[in-house]
Amino acid sequence: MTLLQTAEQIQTMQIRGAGKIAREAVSALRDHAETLPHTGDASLFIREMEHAAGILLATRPTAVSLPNAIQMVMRDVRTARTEDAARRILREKADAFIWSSRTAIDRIAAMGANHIPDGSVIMTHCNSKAALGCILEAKRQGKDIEVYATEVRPWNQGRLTIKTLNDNEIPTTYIVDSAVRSMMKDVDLVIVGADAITVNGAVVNKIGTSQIALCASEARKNVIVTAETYKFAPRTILGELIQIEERAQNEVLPDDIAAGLPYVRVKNPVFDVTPAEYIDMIITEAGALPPHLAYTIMREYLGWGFDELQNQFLGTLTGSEFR
Ligand SMILES: O=C(COP(=O)(O)O)[C@H](O)[C@H](O)COP(=O)(O)O
Repeated sequence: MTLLQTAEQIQTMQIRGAGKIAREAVSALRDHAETLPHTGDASLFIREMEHAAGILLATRPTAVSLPNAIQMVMRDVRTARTEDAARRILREKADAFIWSSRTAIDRIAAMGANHIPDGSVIMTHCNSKAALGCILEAKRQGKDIEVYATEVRPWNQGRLTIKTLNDNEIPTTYIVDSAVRSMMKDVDLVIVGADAITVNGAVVNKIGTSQIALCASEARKNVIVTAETYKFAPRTILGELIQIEERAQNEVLPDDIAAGLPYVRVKNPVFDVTPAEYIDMIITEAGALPPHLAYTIMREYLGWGFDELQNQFLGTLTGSEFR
């Protein structure tokens, strides 16, 4: 698959989910480098790769895993002295990212399963590899669990989730998104993934997550967020906001129906923000932490503290390469 095809598949959501988007983008960058002719000119190679990275970054705006992964791969490529070195660094960093991303999900699954007591009824939303990893690991450990999975309008990612749960013989109840509050009384805990986590511990995830967290809080049920560290958004330290993707109206209301309703407009934001106070714990590969320790992950794990960000970026923010 070419880089442009990968970009198109991310944009049209054939490739979706924050972790997978990051891994596929990085592997597209790595493969794209192989298609570029060897010229001996490092700066030409780096320029071509920056252009390719820009195409991938423009696909979807919210999942911070995408710019973070590209930054992790491109950071040292930018300062390489020779073309050969740039190519080698790019290959090594890309492979390392993909490997560590997969390892992170395994570690999160192992830690998350420890927080799922035997006999639990879990609610999940959307289709998160990290969240499902915890549920599948709990099942693998022999725990007797049940899942409530939401439909996730308008893209119905819930169908992917119930297929995985069914394939793993986990008793599952499929509900429409608006049934969440009614059903919360039957649930013990909520487990979801994340597209981005801000410095104040707010979690950006599929639209509807914040309503679920609110209902869970009202019913005094725990909300666990599962997120690899590359989903934390260092630039929020400098006050940058996470952009919430709005997709086409006709994903919600078909054009032929909309055409007959001239006074109706459709809004289709596909992510929302859950404030930290509705989240009990964020499970990362670096450990399980309360949301207000998000800054620690950015500084200790991703290596971006306030000073580093100020020196590196203030005045040069382009808005995309490291949200
Ligand atoms: O909101 C979504 C996917 O949204 P979309 O379907 O619009 O991409 C997922 O919960 C997160 O991306 C985490 O997924 P993962 O844990 O797999 O990274």
